[in-house]
Amino acid sequence: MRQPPTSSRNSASKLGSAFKRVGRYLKDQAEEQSHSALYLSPAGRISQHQRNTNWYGNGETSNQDLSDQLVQKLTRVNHVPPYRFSGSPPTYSPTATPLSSSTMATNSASGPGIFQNMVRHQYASDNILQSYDVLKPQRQNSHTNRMHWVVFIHGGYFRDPKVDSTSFKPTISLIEESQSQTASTLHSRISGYASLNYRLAPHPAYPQDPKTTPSYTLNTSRWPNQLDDVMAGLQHLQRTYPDSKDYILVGHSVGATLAFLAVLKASEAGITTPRAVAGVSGIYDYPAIHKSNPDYEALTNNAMDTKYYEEASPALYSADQYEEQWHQEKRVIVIAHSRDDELVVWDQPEGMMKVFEGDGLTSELVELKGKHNEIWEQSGELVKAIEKAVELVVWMISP
Ligand SMILES: N[C@@H](CC(=O)c1ccccc1NC=O)C(=O)O
Repeated sequence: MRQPPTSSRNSASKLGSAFKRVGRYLKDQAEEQSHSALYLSPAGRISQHQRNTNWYGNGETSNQDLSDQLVQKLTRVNHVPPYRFSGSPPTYSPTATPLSSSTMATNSASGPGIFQNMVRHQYASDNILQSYDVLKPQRQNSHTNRMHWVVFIHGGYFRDPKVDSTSFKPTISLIEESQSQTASTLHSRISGYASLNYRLAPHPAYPQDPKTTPSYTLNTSRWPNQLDDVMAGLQHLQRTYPDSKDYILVGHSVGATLAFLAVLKASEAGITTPRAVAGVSGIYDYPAIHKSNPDYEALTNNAMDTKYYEEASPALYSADQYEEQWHQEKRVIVIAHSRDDELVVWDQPEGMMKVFEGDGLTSELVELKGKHNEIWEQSGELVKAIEKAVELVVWMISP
């Protein structure tokens, strides 16, 4: 081998109730906004992305206008073909209620610049976090390169409402706005970015009163909701942007857990597997991390029952199980981690690398610098992991 360089469509009534629910959300939001208390929970504002995202324009629109706009948006995208499973009937059924069309809103809160063209899609209607952001940068020159999407799954131990799809923005900026040669080589290979949200578990520092908190913003999720949401989000993404089936899946921390599990569930969920998975600062083995960090068992248990610990651990599957999904095709695995990570010990990436030792998939361990959250915040370390994955994919697919 060459060595690498270093459910069918919803009923009308379901759609009607989805309309109502999202419509109610927009109304509540407009009312709350007029009292300057947007998304205020007893502990304060509950989510960065909820705070930063203006879902429907300038915030001065009337409730009637909002409902009208929503109806228009949903109607406008109604001609997106409904998702249908092909081949044998699916065994996978998402716990989320799928919408039969997508809700799109411009993320205007980030102001001018590359994020002006970012759009948010709602892939299901139970919770506002069943959404993802997409940015398709305008490219100056038409590249003849084969181009790929980069799809990101955030971390936050399934519960931190301050970590969400917008946590990918610093990395997108670094890739898109840097003038360096490496950056321009990199973005000439990237045709789109998507960043997923998924439902969260409760967080004690951000209590929510179920009596006063709209149900679609309540964080009460438990495993396997998180993984089901990621699968539903990827399904929706691939249906809405067919070229996103050529992608590199990147996950940070528990997002890395979700990224590898998504590969294992791909055929069940009817999604195309990624060309590469990049696990960054990841947790891959819950029983092992409970041994190295006994305090974390409470964190894991906050999001999932004990009986799921093993099946939610990507390092406890065999290379054969991954290859069943990745068939004979050429695939790449990047495990990127920092020895300065104060939250996730080095044993975790090592354990994950062991799975692929001596098998046909290309895997590479990339050593990053910095603390756990510095990796995605501003440091550019996450860019390095993406760079490596792109480099290996380009090498892989070259004749
Ligand atoms: N900020 C999170 C904690 C967190 O994200 C975390 C803590 C320890 C090990 C890994 C973590 N994140 C993984 O997604 C919290 O507030 O619970």
